[in-house]
Amino acid sequence: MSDMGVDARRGAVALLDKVLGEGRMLSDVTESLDRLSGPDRARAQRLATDTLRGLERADRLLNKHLRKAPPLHVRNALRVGTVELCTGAAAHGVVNAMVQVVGRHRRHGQLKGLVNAVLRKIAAEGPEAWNKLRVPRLPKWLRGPLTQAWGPQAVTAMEAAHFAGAPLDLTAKPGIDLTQSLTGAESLPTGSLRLAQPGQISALPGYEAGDWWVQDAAAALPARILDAQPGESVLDLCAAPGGKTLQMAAAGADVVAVDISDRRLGRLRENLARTGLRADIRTGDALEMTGVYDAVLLDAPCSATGTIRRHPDLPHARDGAEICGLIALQARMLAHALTLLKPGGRLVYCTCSLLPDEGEVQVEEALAAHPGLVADRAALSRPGIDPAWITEEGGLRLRPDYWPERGGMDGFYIACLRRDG
Ligand SMILES: C[S@@+](CC[C@H](N)C(=O)[O-])C[C@H]1O[C@@H](n2cnc3c(N)ncnc32)[C@H](O)[C@@H]1O
Repeated sequence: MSDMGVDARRGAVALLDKVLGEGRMLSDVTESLDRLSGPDRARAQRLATDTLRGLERADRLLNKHLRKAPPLHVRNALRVGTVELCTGAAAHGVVNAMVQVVGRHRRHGQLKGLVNAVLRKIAAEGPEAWNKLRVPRLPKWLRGPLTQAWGPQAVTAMEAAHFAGAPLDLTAKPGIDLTQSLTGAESLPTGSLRLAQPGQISALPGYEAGDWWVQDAAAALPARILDAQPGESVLDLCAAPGGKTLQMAAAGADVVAVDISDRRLGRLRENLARTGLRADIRTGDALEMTGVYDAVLLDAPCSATGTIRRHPDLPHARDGAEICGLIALQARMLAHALTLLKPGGRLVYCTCSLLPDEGEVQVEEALAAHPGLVADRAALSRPGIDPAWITEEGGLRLRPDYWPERGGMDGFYIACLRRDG
């Protein structure tokens, strides 16, 4: 790490300025770190992510020491410093680095004295106070609908899962046993492998050989439920970055993978090359696809509210305004996807959303609108799936507060639909 951590910390503050000031997602603003070395870039991202997870606690501690609101950039520097100080970093290094980050800022340099004074107070009192503060809550735009859907206790448990963050899950190619090479990895009942402390992903055994890919255990279930067979034609609508395409290609299916974003498909191309798997990749609009297939997987664009453990920027960068448009798009995509099935074919509909309007309700409405369409409950009976997760209309509801003793899972909704005849 260069410059006693100043570069990485400045990078973290720049990321927070964009997420909290401009409402942008972390994944869309990483170009602001382009000038950093690899390790500094990784550290900046980790610091920004940790700070977003602990933002409410950091603000509660800071507000005791701030008589008037500082500019956002300075507040973000104080937030990064506070989270570091309260989670075990050495006080001297954090305070000095944050004073330099603010001191070198063109407009706010004169506030470095404030940063020094406030962070010294936090260093003295913060670490003890930190753990007594409540688990950070979701913002109202999301907390309200989730409480209505799942109840207050469940939402509190989800918030605890979000605050805890996510382990790293891997999906292995069929026939490859990773338990020998990845020491300390836990085999999950649904077939994924979990690493609590993964370190650098590309340095893990089997990465170069393409033996596995990164995929949350919940995200691996839609393709397991679709259960593609060798030689079957499968259309993966909304495929990028492509974890599910890889699973279906590895099962031997002929996969057509479609996504509107060529940039996101780039990741799929890289993963196909690394794993030596094949798929027919097409950049385009799912709503314009034609043809008929044995099976279709529709992983529709959604609020992504099931992925907050890994994307703590989401509740802060978004305000829910886009959800109505997404619900309408999902309904159109589902109706169109059904036209692409061979008679007797199956469609797996899924979203990484915690909102029933993007899952349960979509499937209920599709079942009501399409005579002959049925929810295939038998397809959900797979290893590791708790029958309590199966919903009234015959889908599968996954939540971040499930498997608490194992480290949780992403929130997802999955249903397998079949058309008779
Ligand atoms: C939830 S992500 C898909 C994740 C992917 N299935 C996987 O397993 O890695 C949703 C995707 O939908 C794509 N998308 C959004 N609108 C689309 C459209 N009209 N046609 C095709 N893809 C679309 C986005 O670019 C995004 O990659």
